[in-house]
Amino acid sequence: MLNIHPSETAPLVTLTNAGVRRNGRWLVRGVEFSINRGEIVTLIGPNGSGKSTTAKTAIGVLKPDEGQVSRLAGLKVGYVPQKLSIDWTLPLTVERLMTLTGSLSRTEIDTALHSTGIAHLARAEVQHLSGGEFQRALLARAIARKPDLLVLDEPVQGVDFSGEIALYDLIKQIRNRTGCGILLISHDLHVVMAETDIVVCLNGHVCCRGTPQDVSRSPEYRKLFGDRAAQTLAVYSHHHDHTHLPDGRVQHADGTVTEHCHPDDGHHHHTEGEEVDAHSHEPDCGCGHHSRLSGYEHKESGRV
Ligand SMILES: Nc1ncnc2c1ncn2[C@@H]1O[C@H](COP(=O)(O)OP(=O)(O)OP(=O)(O)O)[C@@H](O)[C@H]1O
Repeated sequence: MLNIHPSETAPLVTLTNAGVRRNGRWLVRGVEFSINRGEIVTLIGPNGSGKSTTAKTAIGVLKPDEGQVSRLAGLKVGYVPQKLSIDWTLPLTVERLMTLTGSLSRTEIDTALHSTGIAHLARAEVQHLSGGEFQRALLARAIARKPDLLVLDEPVQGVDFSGEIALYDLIKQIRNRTGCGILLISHDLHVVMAETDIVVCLNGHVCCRGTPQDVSRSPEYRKLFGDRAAQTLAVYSHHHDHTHLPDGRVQHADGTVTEHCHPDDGHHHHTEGEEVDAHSHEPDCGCGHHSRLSGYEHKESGRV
């Protein structure tokens, strides 16, 4: 009989109907997903849709105002935030960046820098790094303490297309080598890491979710983006039929405006708890949206 400890199989984090409210406004609401060991979950959504808020709620930086968040006891999290408050006028080397918030042994620093491919930059000034090198330094800092869960808030920001592919390759290697779970936030609404197990699209709530279609098998995609890109990136294709207005209200496809976008706003057709089949075409995602995982033809036709 296999002797598997329950903590090896239990989800690292589970959000159940989680919501965060500030100044009388729900920043996100009704968020549901789990992350298991070795799994990559990607959050996508427009600016201000609650991705960072959701990630911070998942790791306990923010407390949910409704719903539940459960984390495995003793969960170690490596977090790469979207923004760092660093005084860029002060000299700061990569190895000092690694130990700003806690000490690490020489071996831990060297191993982390080596595994992110920047061992040669240990004594380089952070302000002189390229976008891709800086993201690797942040990744090295996050993995040095061997986290169970790695949370990466827009890890490819400021990085060009080939750098993006290289970084996603690196994230995949880290996952494969360490078996950690990864929560990835992407600013790109349509192109995600091909290895992503579940994409969760937020817009103040979960709009739709599913697996990214693995377009890497499509010869047309390979022709468009090249073999290397095809192994690394996949298209998550979907559309929303409502817009979140700057004041927090929601304008629906029929022109009506509601205070929020939730099951009781009269624009929903599903019953609570209904599962969305992300693999089927045109599923009703439960929020008056349609998600469609139809792959590269949208990209090609310019509708992405
Ligand atoms: N502490 C706070 N108090 C009030 N509003 C906040 C707070 N933190 C975030 N917000 C607002 O909540 C909304 C969601 O913010 P969040 O940073 O989670 O979005 P995001 O999807 O990560 O955005 P982006 O893609 O621009 O990084 C935004 O409208 C933001 O202004």
